[in-house]
Amino acid sequence: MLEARDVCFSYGAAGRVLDHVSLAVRPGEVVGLTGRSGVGKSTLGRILSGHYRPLSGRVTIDGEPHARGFNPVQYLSQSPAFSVDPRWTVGRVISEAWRPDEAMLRAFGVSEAWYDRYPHEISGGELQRVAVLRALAPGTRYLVADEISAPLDPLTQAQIWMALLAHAQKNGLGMLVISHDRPLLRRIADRILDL
Ligand SMILES: Nc1ncnc2c1ncn2[C@@H]1O[C@H](COP(=O)(O)OP(=O)(O)OP(=O)(O)O)[C@@H](O)[C@H]1O
Repeated sequence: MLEARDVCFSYGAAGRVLDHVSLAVRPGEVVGLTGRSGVGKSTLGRILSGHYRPLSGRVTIDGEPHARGFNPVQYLSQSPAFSVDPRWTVGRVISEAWRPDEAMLRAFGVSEAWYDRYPHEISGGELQRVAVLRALAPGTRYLVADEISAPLDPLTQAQIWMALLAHAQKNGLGMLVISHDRPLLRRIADRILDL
Protein backbone atom coordinates (compact mmCIF):
# COMPACT_ATOMS: atom_id res chain seq x y z
CA MET A 1 0.00 0.00 0.00
CA LEU A 2 1.19 3.52 -0.82
CA GLU A 3 0.38 5.65 2.18
CA ALA A 4 0.71 9.27 3.26
CA ARG A 5 0.03 9.73 6.95
CA ASP A 6 -0.50 13.11 8.60
CA VAL A 7 1.56 14.89 5.98
CA CYS A 8 2.30 18.62 6.40
CA PHE A 9 4.16 20.69 3.82
CA SER A 10 4.97 24.29 2.93
CA TYR A 11 7.18 25.88 0.30
CA GLY A 12 9.59 27.98 2.38
CA ALA A 13 8.12 30.83 4.38
CA ALA A 14 4.85 30.85 2.41
CA GLY A 15 1.82 29.48 4.21
CA ARG A 16 1.15 25.82 4.73
CA VAL A 17 0.11 23.95 1.58
CA LEU A 18 -0.74 20.61 3.19
CA ASP A 19 -1.97 20.33 6.75
CA HIS A 20 -2.14 16.82 8.22
CA VAL A 21 -3.20 15.05 5.02
CA SER A 22 -3.58 11.27 4.97
CA LEU A 23 -4.31 9.09 1.96
CA ALA A 24 -3.74 5.50 0.87
CA VAL A 25 -3.69 3.67 -2.45
CA ARG A 26 -3.83 -0.13 -2.46
CA PRO A 27 -2.13 -2.25 -5.14
CA GLY A 28 -4.41 -2.45 -8.18
CA GLU A 29 -6.61 0.38 -6.92
CA VAL A 30 -7.36 3.53 -8.92
CA VAL A 31 -7.92 6.52 -6.63
CA GLY A 32 -9.06 9.86 -8.06
CA LEU A 33 -7.81 13.07 -6.43
CA THR A 34 -9.54 16.34 -7.15
CA GLY A 35 -9.99 19.74 -5.51
CA ARG A 36 -9.79 23.41 -6.36
CA SER A 37 -6.76 24.88 -8.11
CA GLY A 38 -3.84 25.50 -5.76
CA VAL A 39 -5.12 23.29 -2.93
CA GLY A 40 -1.98 21.13 -3.09
CA LYS A 41 -2.82 18.09 -5.26
CA SER A 42 0.40 18.16 -7.30
CA THR A 43 2.41 18.86 -4.16
CA LEU A 44 0.88 15.79 -2.50
CA GLY A 45 1.54 13.74 -5.66
CA ARG A 46 5.20 14.75 -5.62
CA ILE A 47 5.52 13.97 -1.91
CA LEU A 48 4.01 10.51 -2.49
CA SER A 49 6.54 10.04 -5.30
CA GLY A 50 9.40 10.98 -3.02
CA HIS A 51 10.30 14.18 -4.91
CA TYR A 52 9.67 16.34 -1.84
CA ARG A 53 10.04 15.43 1.80
CA PRO A 54 7.12 16.34 4.06
CA LEU A 55 7.70 18.80 6.90
CA SER A 56 6.11 16.23 9.16
CA GLY A 57 4.19 13.02 8.69
CA ARG A 58 5.26 9.94 6.70
CA VAL A 59 5.07 8.40 3.26
CA THR A 60 5.47 4.64 3.09
CA ILE A 61 5.41 2.02 0.33
CA ASP A 62 4.33 -1.30 1.80
CA GLY A 63 5.39 0.03 5.18
CA GLU A 64 8.85 1.21 4.05
CA PRO A 65 10.01 4.78 3.39
CA HIS A 66 11.33 5.85 -0.02
CA ALA A 67 14.81 4.40 -0.60
CA ARG A 68 17.60 4.93 -3.13
CA GLY A 69 17.52 3.12 -6.47
CA PHE A 70 14.61 2.66 -8.84
CA ASN A 71 11.58 4.57 -7.58
CA PRO A 72 8.54 2.25 -7.34
CA VAL A 73 6.28 5.34 -7.23
CA GLN A 74 6.46 7.03 -10.62
CA TYR A 75 5.14 10.58 -11.09
CA LEU A 76 3.72 11.69 -14.43
CA SER A 77 2.94 15.34 -15.07
CA GLN A 78 0.84 17.22 -17.58
CA SER A 79 4.04 18.45 -19.24
CA PRO A 80 6.29 15.50 -20.09
CA ALA A 81 8.79 17.84 -21.77
CA PHE A 82 9.96 18.87 -18.28
CA SER A 83 10.68 15.28 -17.24
CA VAL A 84 12.73 14.10 -20.21
CA ASP A 85 16.28 15.09 -21.12
CA PRO A 86 16.00 17.11 -24.34
CA ARG A 87 19.47 15.86 -25.41
CA TRP A 88 18.40 12.22 -25.35
CA THR A 89 16.66 10.44 -28.21
CA VAL A 90 13.20 8.99 -27.57
CA GLY A 91 14.73 5.49 -27.77
CA ARG A 92 17.23 6.34 -25.04
CA VAL A 93 14.57 7.98 -22.87
CA ILE A 94 12.53 4.76 -22.88
CA SER A 95 15.32 2.17 -22.75
CA GLU A 96 17.05 3.93 -19.87
CA ALA A 97 14.04 2.76 -17.81
CA TRP A 98 13.19 -0.56 -19.49
CA ARG A 99 12.56 -2.32 -22.81
CA PRO A 100 8.83 -2.58 -23.52
CA ASP A 101 7.80 -5.29 -25.98
CA GLU A 102 5.84 -4.89 -29.22
CA ALA A 103 2.47 -5.38 -27.49
CA MET A 104 3.17 -2.59 -24.98
CA LEU A 105 4.35 -0.23 -27.72
CA ARG A 106 1.15 -0.93 -29.66
CA ALA A 107 -1.12 -0.60 -26.60
CA PHE A 108 0.27 2.84 -25.80
CA GLY A 109 0.50 3.95 -29.42
CA VAL A 110 4.27 4.41 -29.34
CA SER A 111 6.12 3.93 -32.63
CA GLU A 112 9.68 2.65 -32.89
CA ALA A 113 10.03 5.07 -35.78
CA TRP A 114 10.32 7.81 -33.14
CA TYR A 115 13.29 6.15 -31.39
CA ASP A 116 15.93 8.10 -33.31
CA ARG A 117 14.19 11.45 -32.83
CA TYR A 118 14.60 13.94 -29.99
CA PRO A 119 11.67 14.85 -27.70
CA HIS A 120 11.00 18.12 -29.56
CA GLU A 121 10.77 16.16 -32.82
CA ILE A 122 7.57 14.35 -31.80
CA SER A 123 4.22 15.90 -30.86
CA GLY A 124 3.13 16.71 -27.31
CA GLY A 125 0.62 13.85 -27.30
CA GLU A 126 3.24 11.44 -28.66
CA LEU A 127 5.72 12.56 -25.98
CA GLN A 128 3.08 12.02 -23.28
CA ARG A 129 2.60 8.42 -24.51
CA VAL A 130 6.38 7.94 -24.41
CA ALA A 131 6.48 9.29 -20.84
CA VAL A 132 3.65 7.00 -19.73
CA LEU A 133 5.28 3.94 -21.29
CA ARG A 134 8.65 4.79 -19.75
CA ALA A 135 7.04 5.02 -16.30
CA LEU A 136 5.66 1.48 -16.53
CA ALA A 137 8.99 -0.30 -15.99
CA PRO A 138 8.65 -3.65 -14.20
CA GLY A 139 9.74 -2.16 -10.85
CA THR A 140 6.91 0.39 -10.83
CA ARG A 141 4.29 -0.42 -8.18
CA TYR A 142 2.38 2.87 -8.07
CA LEU A 143 1.74 5.63 -10.55
CA VAL A 144 0.81 9.23 -9.75
CA ALA A 145 -0.82 10.55 -12.92
CA ASP A 146 -1.13 14.33 -12.55
CA GLU A 147 -3.48 15.76 -15.20
CA ILE A 148 -1.75 13.61 -17.80
CA SER A 149 -4.53 13.60 -20.35
CA ALA A 150 -5.78 17.21 -20.09
CA PRO A 151 -4.01 18.52 -23.24
CA LEU A 152 -4.75 15.45 -25.38
CA ASP A 153 -7.50 14.95 -27.97
CA PRO A 154 -10.38 12.69 -26.85
CA LEU A 155 -9.24 9.70 -28.93
CA THR A 156 -5.67 9.78 -27.55
CA GLN A 157 -7.09 10.28 -24.03
CA ALA A 158 -9.26 7.20 -24.37
CA GLN A 159 -6.36 5.16 -25.77
CA ILE A 160 -4.01 6.09 -22.92
CA TRP A 161 -6.57 5.41 -20.18
CA MET A 162 -7.68 2.09 -21.66
CA ALA A 163 -4.07 0.92 -21.96
CA LEU A 164 -3.16 2.21 -18.49
CA LEU A 165 -6.15 0.65 -16.73
CA ALA A 166 -5.57 -2.70 -18.46
CA HIS A 167 -1.89 -2.63 -17.49
CA ALA A 168 -2.68 -1.62 -13.91
CA GLN A 169 -5.24 -4.40 -13.49
CA LYS A 170 -2.93 -7.04 -14.97
CA ASN A 171 0.07 -6.00 -12.87
CA GLY A 172 -1.61 -4.92 -9.64
CA LEU A 173 -0.37 -1.36 -10.13
CA GLY A 174 -1.96 1.22 -7.84
CA MET A 175 -2.78 4.60 -9.38
CA LEU A 176 -3.47 8.05 -8.00
CA VAL A 177 -5.16 10.03 -10.76
CA ILE A 178 -5.11 13.79 -10.16
CA SER A 179 -7.65 15.66 -12.27
CA HIS A 180 -10.25 18.42 -12.40
CA ASP A 181 -12.19 16.25 -14.86
CA ARG A 182 -14.79 14.67 -12.58
CA PRO A 183 -16.54 12.74 -15.37
CA LEU A 184 -13.15 11.17 -16.22
CA LEU A 185 -12.55 10.25 -12.57
CA ARG A 186 -16.06 8.79 -12.24
CA ARG A 187 -15.33 6.58 -15.27
CA ILE A 188 -11.92 5.28 -14.21
CA ALA A 189 -11.52 5.58 -10.42
CA ASP A 190 -12.61 3.10 -7.75
CA ARG A 191 -13.09 6.06 -5.40
CA ILE A 192 -12.60 9.83 -5.52
CA LEU A 193 -11.02 12.02 -2.84
CA ASP A 194 -11.52 15.77 -2.60
CA LEU A 195 -8.49 17.55 -1.16
N1 LIG B 1 7.85 25.39 -6.09
C1 LIG B 1 6.95 26.13 -5.45
N2 LIG B 1 7.31 27.17 -4.70
C2 LIG B 1 6.42 27.92 -4.00
N3 LIG B 1 5.09 27.69 -4.03
C3 LIG B 1 4.66 26.66 -4.80
C4 LIG B 1 5.56 25.85 -5.55
N4 LIG B 1 4.83 24.90 -6.21
C5 LIG B 1 3.54 25.14 -5.88
N5 LIG B 1 3.43 26.18 -5.04
C6 LIG B 1 2.19 26.70 -4.45
O1 LIG B 1 1.65 25.67 -3.63
C7 LIG B 1 0.22 25.66 -3.74
C8 LIG B 1 -0.23 24.27 -4.16
O2 LIG B 1 0.22 24.02 -5.49
P1 LIG B 1 -0.14 22.68 -6.26
O3 LIG B 1 0.49 22.75 -7.60
O4 LIG B 1 0.20 21.52 -5.40
O5 LIG B 1 -1.74 22.79 -6.36
P2 LIG B 1 -2.79 21.96 -7.23
O6 LIG B 1 -3.92 21.62 -6.32
O7 LIG B 1 -2.09 20.84 -7.90
O8 LIG B 1 -3.25 23.06 -8.29
P3 LIG B 1 -3.82 22.94 -9.79
O9 LIG B 1 -5.15 22.24 -9.70
O10 LIG B 1 -3.96 24.35 -10.21
O11 LIG B 1 -2.79 22.17 -10.59
C9 LIG B 1 -0.14 26.74 -4.72
O12 LIG B 1 -0.54 27.88 -3.98
C10 LIG B 1 1.13 27.01 -5.47
O13 LIG B 1 1.22 28.36 -5.89
